[in-house]
Amino acid sequence: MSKAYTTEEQVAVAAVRRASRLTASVFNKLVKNETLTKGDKSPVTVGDFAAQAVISTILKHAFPDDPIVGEEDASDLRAESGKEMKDRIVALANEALTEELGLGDNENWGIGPGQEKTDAEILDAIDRGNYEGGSSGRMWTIDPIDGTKGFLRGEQYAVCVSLIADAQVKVGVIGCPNLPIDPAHPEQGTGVIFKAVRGQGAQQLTLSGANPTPLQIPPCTPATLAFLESVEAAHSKLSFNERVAELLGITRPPVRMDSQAKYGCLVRGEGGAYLRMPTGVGYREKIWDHAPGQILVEEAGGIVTDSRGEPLNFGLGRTLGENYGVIAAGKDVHHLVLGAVQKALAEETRAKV
Ligand SMILES: Nc1ncnc2c1ncn2[C@@H]1O[C@H](COP(=O)(O)O)[C@@H](OP(=O)(O)O)[C@H]1O
Ligand SMILES: [Mg+2]
Ligand SMILES: [Mg+2]
Ligand SMILES: [Mg+2]
Repeated sequence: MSKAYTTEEQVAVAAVRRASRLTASVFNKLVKNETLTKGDKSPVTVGDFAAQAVISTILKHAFPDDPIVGEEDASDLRAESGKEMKDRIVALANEALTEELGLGDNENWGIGPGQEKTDAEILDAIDRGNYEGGSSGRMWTIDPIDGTKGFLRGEQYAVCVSLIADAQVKVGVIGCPNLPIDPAHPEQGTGVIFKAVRGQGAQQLTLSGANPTPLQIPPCTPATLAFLESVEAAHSKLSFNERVAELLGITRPPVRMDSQAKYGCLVRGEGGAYLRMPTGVGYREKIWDHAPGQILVEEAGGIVTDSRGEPLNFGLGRTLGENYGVIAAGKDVHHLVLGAVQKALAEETRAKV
């Protein structure tokens, strides 16, 4: 019997690879008027839009019936004021889509020389990410640039795609153009793809698809653990992590990095646990910010829950509506971190009374 999700994995890797190369080249050319501020005050760049267009176009050609939950939408680009940005995005997306076919690519996925798309096709591809999500059937998630703030700083960011079926993540692919291939050998350069398929394990590849290496979270104890956490204090309550570290007797300083590169570093054994607690009430985590990371960690032998020990629920729409916080770690430390998180939460409740 052939393995499940083989084509989905190949398509997702091909899409992430093209979009990752696009974002890396955009960064070097990004000019001031190529970033917008969205309604929630967060930034979005021509790189985010163009990368979502590329991934969505490839998914549409390969799996025309699958809906997509994508972070971005094209409404700002359809306005007269967005014309200049739209022209740039169409050019960037077409440049990436028409690159020569590489290892594992297939021209039926709408890619390769001569496969230029019209402005309307590019805008529609971005807007195909408007699916509301749900608990049944297949859907893809796209976060074209996760960690846009890290991207703008020239630090870590990730191009993230997942396939979810009946609320369970089946395939996850995370491209990290700025992450060292091997942190012990910086001379090897940067650019990594992490991928996982349910029941088939997790692997790291270089951005060009070379050196597939199986990933298994190495053993860890509080003595060797360092929390992986956000750079942005608005995204995660960093003081809470400090208290949890204290309760566990952790002495290593936290490793701060933007995006789902944190999940990738966790499975490579850099850190030991990813802890993300809400900074206030009201914000709900987005499914595209965690679906690829969740399957990557689980397939590398780890556990992902919220702060109550509940699994992340990807079947409630575009957000993880019922979950509160995220704890990802290897099997040997997850329960320790969870216990300390609950203790710290209880302390906070007592302090409020
Ligand atoms: N108040 C908030 N709390 C938690 N996450 C938030 C947030 N505001 C934005 N985010 C999310 O945090 C993501 C980045 O995570 P990190 O801090 O780990 O780098 C953002 O992804 P994008 O950059 O794709 O918009 C965004 O979805
Ligand atoms: Mg964003
Ligand atoms: Mg994101
Ligand atoms: Mg994003």
